[in-house]
Amino acid sequence: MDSNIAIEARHASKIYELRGKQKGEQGQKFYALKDLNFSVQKGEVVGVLGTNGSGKSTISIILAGICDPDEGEIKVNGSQALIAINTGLNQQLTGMENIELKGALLGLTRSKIEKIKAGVIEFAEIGDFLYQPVKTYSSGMKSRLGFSINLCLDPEIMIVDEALSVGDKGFAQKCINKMKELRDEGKTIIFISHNLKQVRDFCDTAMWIEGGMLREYGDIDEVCDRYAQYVDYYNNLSGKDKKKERDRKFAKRIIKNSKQSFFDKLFAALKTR
Ligand SMILES: Nc1ncnc2c1ncn2[C@@H]1O[C@H](COP(=O)(O)OP(=O)(O)OP(=O)(O)O)[C@@H](O)[C@H]1O
Repeated sequence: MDSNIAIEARHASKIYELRGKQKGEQGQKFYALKDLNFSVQKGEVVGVLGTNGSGKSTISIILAGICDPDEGEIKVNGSQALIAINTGLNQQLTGMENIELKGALLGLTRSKIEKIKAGVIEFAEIGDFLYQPVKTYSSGMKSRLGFSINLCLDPEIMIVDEALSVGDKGFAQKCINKMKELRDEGKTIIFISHNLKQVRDFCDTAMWIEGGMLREYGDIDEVCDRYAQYVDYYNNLSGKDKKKERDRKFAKRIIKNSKQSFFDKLFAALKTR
């Protein structure tokens, strides 16, 4: 991969199996992401847009190395950290113990772990709650802790998935200001948000994912304008037309049963006789 590129997706797809509607009924397989092709330059700040269920969080967990695509590939060139609501924190452990755990999992030195603790005490501003189990935190406090830990890890690629939507306005602004500093230092940032104003204000480019497919990727204002038009169009549809639109998108993602799976079913049926 070219050394100026931070992320490269080639024909990348993620497939999930849905449960059947009835108990025991075979579910369908469907593409949460389908045939994604894109490259993110090092130092680029990309806003990821898409209506609910379009596949944004699925991209974020692949980029963070939590799972792999089922088809194609996504290469990530650099250390990465995912900041998302309720991700990566052990609820039973205290804030401080979570830092120890993360440090141990990443194989960090003691002095680096101590540095992260000091950074979190300063940035998260949750005081002595850092010594309480995370399960006792409010969602805003969890967001403060998660954001601060990942920030202090100083990753080359930061993936922020709706993490600012739960905290209070003051903390969200503090995070945005910090991310602006990181942007100016040349970090690559993937910013997933439903807040179009924040995306326009903060990002260089936008990636619009709809129904698991890459619909547009390019200039921030152009993509945001067309996405906003689509959201208006969708919201103004009647209930019946909304359902049609959802069904149309869903149909494109379903993997039709192949002959192979017919024989699989037959074989399974014979085996149970
Ligand atoms: N573990 C899973 N098993 C089955 N389906 C899943 C799983 N995780 C996600 N999905 C489905 O994959 C699709 C994409 O989900 P994803 O969470 O990536 O969407 P999103 O764009 O982040 O949505 P939102 O804006 O609502 O957060 C959705 O249809 C979702 O139901």
